[in-house]
Amino acid sequence: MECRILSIQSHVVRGYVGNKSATFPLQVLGFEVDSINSVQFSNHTGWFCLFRVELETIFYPWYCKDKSFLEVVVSIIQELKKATPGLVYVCDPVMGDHGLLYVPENLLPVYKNEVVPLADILTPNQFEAELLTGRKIKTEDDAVEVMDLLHEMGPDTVVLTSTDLPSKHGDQFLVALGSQKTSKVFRNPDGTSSSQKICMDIPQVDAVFVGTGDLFAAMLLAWTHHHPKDLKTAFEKTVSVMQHVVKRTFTYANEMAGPGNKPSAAQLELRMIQSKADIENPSVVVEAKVLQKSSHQKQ
Ligand SMILES: Nc1ncnc2c1ncn2[C@@H]1O[C@H](COP(=O)(O)OP(=O)(O)O)[C@@H](O)[C@H]1O
Ligand SMILES: Cc1ncc(COP(=O)(O)O)c(C=O)c1O
Ligand SMILES: [Mg+2]
Ligand code: NA
Repeated sequence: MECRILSIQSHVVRGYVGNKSATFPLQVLGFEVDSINSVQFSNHTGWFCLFRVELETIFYPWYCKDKSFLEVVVSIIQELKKATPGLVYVCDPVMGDHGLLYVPENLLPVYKNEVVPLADILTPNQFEAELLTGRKIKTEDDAVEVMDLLHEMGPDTVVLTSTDLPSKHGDQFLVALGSQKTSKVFRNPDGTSSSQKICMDIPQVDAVFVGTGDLFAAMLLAWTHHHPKDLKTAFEKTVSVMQHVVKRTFTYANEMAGPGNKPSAAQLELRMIQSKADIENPSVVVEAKVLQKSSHQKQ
């Protein structure tokens, strides 16, 4: 069956974030992609200069911007869900990272009360998950608890795309976690949750990439479509694509920068087209660990 995706994200003229980071890889995987560009920039905000390409009547500070825009998105999703039973809404609640909020504060209640309840798949980073639940994540058990709280807000699948949790393999790894509800009755009588929880230590590349969160959400949508009841496999394929793309990008950026020089934001733009074969058929280079039930008991 032909599968169609509506992607509502920012557009950049040069480089890969938002829709530029999602459309090509989804098309490569055979999805029809309709895109709405929420805003149009010359390049992403990590570059030295940035131009807004058009001027709307309402000023949007950034990509997910102002309350009225988010509310328009909410009504689009409500309408589409009514018209299309089985529609899957992936929400990457882009609000900030590492303690820094980069959208107006009045967006938080809209995300909490309107957007997240509609989401089938949610992909916050640690900071965003903490904002949405009001809980800090300091341990793996905290992360499990936060993912359960997020399930209770709506989505059946939750992935913490990056956290600051220490990896057992050392500081060259970043930790991501996922949780998928395995039954409609989420809480067992003993208070534990009926969900599969997984954890992954991701080999970290020594650079800051932009557009990776957007690519992650797109690939998770594609691979959960193919493995709807197997988050472990979908997660491994998603992160494997990420590994191929960031490693290729890092090698290229260093070659361009020359020995001893740090690559620029422009040199670190994702090598998306060059990664076509890896996107189409990712060799699995990372393994997710299934967390034991005992590690996610409700306190
Ligand atoms: N420096 C990096 N090294 C390796 N993988 C990375 C790196 N940066 C991002 N990624 C990949 O991108 C994914 C999304 O991370 P990130 O871009 O920080 O988005 P978010 O802030 O939404 O978590 C990670 O799960 C990882 O797979
Ligand atoms: C226009 C725009 N969209 C999206 C992003 C988000 O990128 P990421 O996928 O790394 O979260 C950025 C980050 O700078 C951006 O400038
Ligand atoms: Mg991040
Ligand atoms: Na994310």
